[in-house]
Amino acid sequence: MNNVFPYRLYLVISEDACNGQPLNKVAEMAILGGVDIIQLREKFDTSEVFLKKAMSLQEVLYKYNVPLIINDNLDVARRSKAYGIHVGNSDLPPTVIREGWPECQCLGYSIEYLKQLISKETLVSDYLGISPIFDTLTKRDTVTQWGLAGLRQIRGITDKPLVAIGNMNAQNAYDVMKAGADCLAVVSAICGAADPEKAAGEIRGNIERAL
Ligand SMILES: Cc1ncc(COP(=O)(O)OP(=O)(O)O)c(N)n1
Ligand SMILES: Cc1ncsc1CCOP(=O)(O)O
Ligand SMILES: [Mg+2]
Repeated sequence: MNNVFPYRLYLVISEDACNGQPLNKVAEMAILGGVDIIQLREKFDTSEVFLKKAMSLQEVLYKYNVPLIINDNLDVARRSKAYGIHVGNSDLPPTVIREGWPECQCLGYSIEYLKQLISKETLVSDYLGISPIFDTLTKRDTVTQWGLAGLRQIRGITDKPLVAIGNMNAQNAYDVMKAGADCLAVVSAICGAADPEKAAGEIRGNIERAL
């Protein structure tokens, strides 16, 4: 629990988001550009298909020593020997994940309401996904956008590693880091880019500039 979280650029990937480019290829290019942790987020696959994709992606990630996080699905996370899992308010709570998967090395939890910060779910989590910083077409069932002011407020309340998600890109990366994020999580600005390596490299460069 509460492991170190040294990651700065977090790719959240799905086959749909890759616009016809092979998922493993996009992941590899993104790693070459500077992504250092990857979440596989497949909202519509059966567990069987999700697991196959996770195992296949693991072959790429092992090569680069990049950790795999599985979105929502504890069974897939365990069976693919993932590094960890990310859950939100509609998923199994972090305390239940800890009981069901004691070997989990990285547990991420989405923050949509300030009152979550003083909960036992936050306490047992390794990082917090601040969700969303800005509205995004990639996820429409969000509560409200935190904005930079909301991120600054959360930074003042908790020492947990903060992962900013929601419309993160090369243009806002510097400001979001300066507002208190430890890491940026990105879907479309990398998965949907014509050159995912270049896109990841630009975002990573602006993150490093803010450190
Ligand atoms: C890094 C990161 N932060 C937040 C989320 C959102 O998780 P959740 O609220 O459970 O929503 P879904 O992704 O399951 O639709 C995330 N996935 N990753
Ligand atoms: C999974 C998720 N959780 C909060 S916003 C979001 C989607 C982020 O996608 P994008 O980087 O394309 O805005
Ligand atoms: Mg979820």
